[in-house]
Amino acid sequence: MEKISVAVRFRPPKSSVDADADSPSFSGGGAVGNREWRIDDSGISLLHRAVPVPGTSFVFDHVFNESVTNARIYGLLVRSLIRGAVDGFNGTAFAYGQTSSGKTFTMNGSGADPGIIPLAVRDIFDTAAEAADREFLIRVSYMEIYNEEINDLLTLGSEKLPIHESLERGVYVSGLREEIVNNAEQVLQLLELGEANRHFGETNMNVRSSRSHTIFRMVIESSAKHQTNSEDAIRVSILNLVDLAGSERIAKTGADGVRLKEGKHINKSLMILGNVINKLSENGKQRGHIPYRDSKLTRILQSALGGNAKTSIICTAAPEEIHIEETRGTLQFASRAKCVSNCAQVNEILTDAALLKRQKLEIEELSKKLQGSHSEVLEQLILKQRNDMHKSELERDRLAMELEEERRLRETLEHRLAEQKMSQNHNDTDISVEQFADSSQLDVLKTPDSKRTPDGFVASRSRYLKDAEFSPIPENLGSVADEDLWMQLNKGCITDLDMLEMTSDFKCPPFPEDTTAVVPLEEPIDVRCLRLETACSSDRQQLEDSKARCTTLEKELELLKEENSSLRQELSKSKHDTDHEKEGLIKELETERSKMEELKQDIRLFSQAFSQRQGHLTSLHTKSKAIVENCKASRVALP
Ligand SMILES: Nc1ncnc2c1ncn2[C@@H]1O[C@H](COP(=O)(O)OP(=O)(O)OP(=O)(O)O)[C@@H](O)[C@H]1O
Repeated sequence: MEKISVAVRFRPPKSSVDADADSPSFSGGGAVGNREWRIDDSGISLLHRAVPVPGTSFVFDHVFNESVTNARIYGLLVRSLIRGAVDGFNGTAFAYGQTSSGKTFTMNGSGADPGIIPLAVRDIFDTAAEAADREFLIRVSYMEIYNEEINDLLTLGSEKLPIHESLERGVYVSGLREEIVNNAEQVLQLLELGEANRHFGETNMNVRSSRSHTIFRMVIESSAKHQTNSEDAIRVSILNLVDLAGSERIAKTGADGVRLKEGKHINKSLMILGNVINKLSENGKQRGHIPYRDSKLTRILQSALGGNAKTSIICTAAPEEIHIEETRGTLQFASRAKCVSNCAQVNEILTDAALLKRQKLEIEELSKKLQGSHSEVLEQLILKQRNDMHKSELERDRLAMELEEERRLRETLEHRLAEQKMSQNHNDTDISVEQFADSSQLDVLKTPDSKRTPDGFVASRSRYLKDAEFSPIPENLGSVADEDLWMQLNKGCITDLDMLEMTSDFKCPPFPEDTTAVVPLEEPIDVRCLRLETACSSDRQQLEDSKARCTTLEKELELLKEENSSLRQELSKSKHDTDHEKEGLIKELETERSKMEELKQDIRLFSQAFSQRQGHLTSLHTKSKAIVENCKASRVALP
């Protein structure tokens, strides 16, 4: 197990990056204001008037200030990945950070300071050339995920590409062009072609903002030049160099129309990435299901996130005071990523194993022909059962969340009922606004932009989260336009994004009119009692409904659990059957082989006997010929 390497890089303040920048967004940038970041070796902390702010100190593998070059970052974080990739280890490096923080600059670089991708490309060919005893086959591809669709950047007018999964290849993008390359120049030309096809757009934050996540991929295959024994292996490794799109606050980017739609997709997929990292950073037992399938990005990068790969993350950040909250979010993401471990292994295909594999395939193909594609059907069955199992797991989680919501709702209602009973007991006193004034303490979950309604009964509203303004959870995750939620996720307010997705389907039953909210002072006591009783009975009814629903959901959950376990059993049985069948076929093959060896041996013995007999016949023939010649001669000698 090996931890992911994580570094943070601050770009130069905007005024020095772009001398023309006069946008008010950056006017308070750098150390001009009260707060600033202080870098201390590999640590970083936020200072307020030169005093560290509690909870804002972080330590990473490296923290770079504005003066660092791409070459230095490459040397410290990526070179080892390249060496590993040439030796057969999968590797992934990606840049993560808010919009306009320097991700593309880090990955692509400039003429004077080439970025990680061009440096890596040259290094791969140089390193491969040093391994004089091996020969290499290198292929490259370049794709982008734009609005949650995959485009091939090396093919003009590419169609949206699907992701497939097979037992042989794992997760792969079907139909992606892979170009065989022989030198760095050829790769850089392909990169240029890809860059021209990539989606960029102008926002208030960045004149050339990446609107998609890009994945530049090199597949490196190598084998020993002179294979001397059957242990020689073919190594195949995949190197991903990823430039993520940046999280953005719509208020700052000013995005609308197409840009807004792009921004929503970008933020959503980054939230999912954050969620995957959060779950991976939890320790083993609590970890549970990792939702790689929630986005194309996490699915494609699955092996880089907690899997068979060496991974480095460069988190880019803006130094300006106005971006402190976003930078803090990035640092929180980075510190969780620091806890994720990968398990990289050399990807070797032993030549013997490859032979055996091919034979297995041939046998499978023959048996398919003979048995009406039996093994293919089994394989598909396994995949289908896996999918079914995954679906039922999701469904089970969803139901569990719904159940939890129902429980919470029931508790709220019970609480409310108790309150109403209490207020009935005190019907000689009117409810005062002051009694509820303290309720603001309950508003811990409100969004940063929420506003208090003046003089309202904040207690009842915030307790039941009736007011949309105070609801921390958006109705539909897809419409999360700015990164408030992303920030909350990073701050740990929301720890489980699945919960958010589940809430989108959940419809909370409408609350009855809050009859306690505004109480006319002159209302007679008996009228008030009647009104409270009505409210009470309606609440009781809701409580009953909620209990009934709770029971139904519990039953459904039980059923799903049973279904899940029977699917698991079926799956393991099918696996067992397939393995058994394969073993049988391999044995048959072995028997056929030994029969063939015996036959060869027979043929050899037969041909030896045949040639002996032939020799014998030849000498007999010679002798007979000599006798005949003698006879002929003696007949001539007679008178
Ligand atoms: N370290 C740096 N040195 C000099 N200029 C930089 C540096 N980092 C970023 N810049 C400049 O800042 C601007 C924004 O950078 P860049 O486009 O790389 O950001 P980004 O994070 O990729 O943004 P987005 O997510 O919107 O695509 C560019 O003009 C870039 O050249």
